[in-house]
Amino acid sequence: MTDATPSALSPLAIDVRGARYVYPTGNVTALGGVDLQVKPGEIIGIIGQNGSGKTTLTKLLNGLLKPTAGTVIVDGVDTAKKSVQEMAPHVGYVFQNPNHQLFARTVQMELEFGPRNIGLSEEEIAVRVAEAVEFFGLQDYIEEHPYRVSFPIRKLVGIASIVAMRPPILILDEPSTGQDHNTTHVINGLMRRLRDQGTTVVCVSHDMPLLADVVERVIVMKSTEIIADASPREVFADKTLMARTNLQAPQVTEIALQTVVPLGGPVALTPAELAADIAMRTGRPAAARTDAVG
Ligand SMILES: Nc1ncnc2c1ncn2[C@@H]1O[C@H](COP(=O)(O)OP(=O)(O)OP(=O)(O)O)[C@@H](O)[C@H]1O
Repeated sequence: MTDATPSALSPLAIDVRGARYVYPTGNVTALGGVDLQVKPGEIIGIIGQNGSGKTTLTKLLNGLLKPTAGTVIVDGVDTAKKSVQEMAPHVGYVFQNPNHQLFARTVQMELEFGPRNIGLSEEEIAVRVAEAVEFFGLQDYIEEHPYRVSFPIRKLVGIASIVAMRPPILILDEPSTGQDHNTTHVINGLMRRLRDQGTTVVCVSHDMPLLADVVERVIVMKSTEIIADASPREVFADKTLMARTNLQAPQVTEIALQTVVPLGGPVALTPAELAADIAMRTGRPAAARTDAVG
């Protein structure tokens, strides 16, 4: 049988219907019947307490886990019928812990592996690797063993090795966890670039400022279910929802909710938005941020 084209099974990038997952070990229900539709080019964030089912949901998306019930169609392909290897050209998956992902002897070999694995020519592999090295700032590490570089750099290598395949759908599990200021900056820039390129991105994260800055839709999970699906502004301004899930909105949003919102002002998601609102009220221009990502 030939591969289904995206339009054959679903025109959506991700089309999850009634997906349940029960881990055989201990018979743990990690997903209790989830529906999720994501259009091509959408950038979504998934948030939720520990153990709410976020990672399990994303592992269903790249075929690492197969649904116990329901269907998971990604890039038009039914993941239940494909191996992880067969899903690789359709969906890239960046593990939360790069130690679960990296295995090559050098950073260069790690970056080459994915593009070679999906059958690209040696010339194209060289282009992809050079681009990844440049974007992620890995010039000083290409000959290093991936386990001999610092954790933040190793994490960037893990992300770069998947991005180098240019999958139409990219899943990032906690990309900014364990990162320093510089590498967080790179990840923020990456999300913006992926958005400009039209890549569909699913980002599981506890990093609310990152999500507030770059995603257009936030999925909230609690106890194996999706309990909210809305814009970051709606989700982060919803104090009841945040309290119910034990999550905290970005500090900027919390400040806006306590100060300018009661006066009829907007809910700020980023420092730049709050600064602009304060500047408008005081009549003083906001100072330019020095750490803004272009
Ligand atoms: N390999 C496994 N075997 C058995 N149960 C598991 C396994 N992995 C996860 N679980 C359980 O499945 C449920 C959902 O876990 P999952 O890792 O998907 O949640 P999560 O929201 O990603 O959590 P975290 O934020 O801590 O990564 C939890 O009850 C967890 O203990």
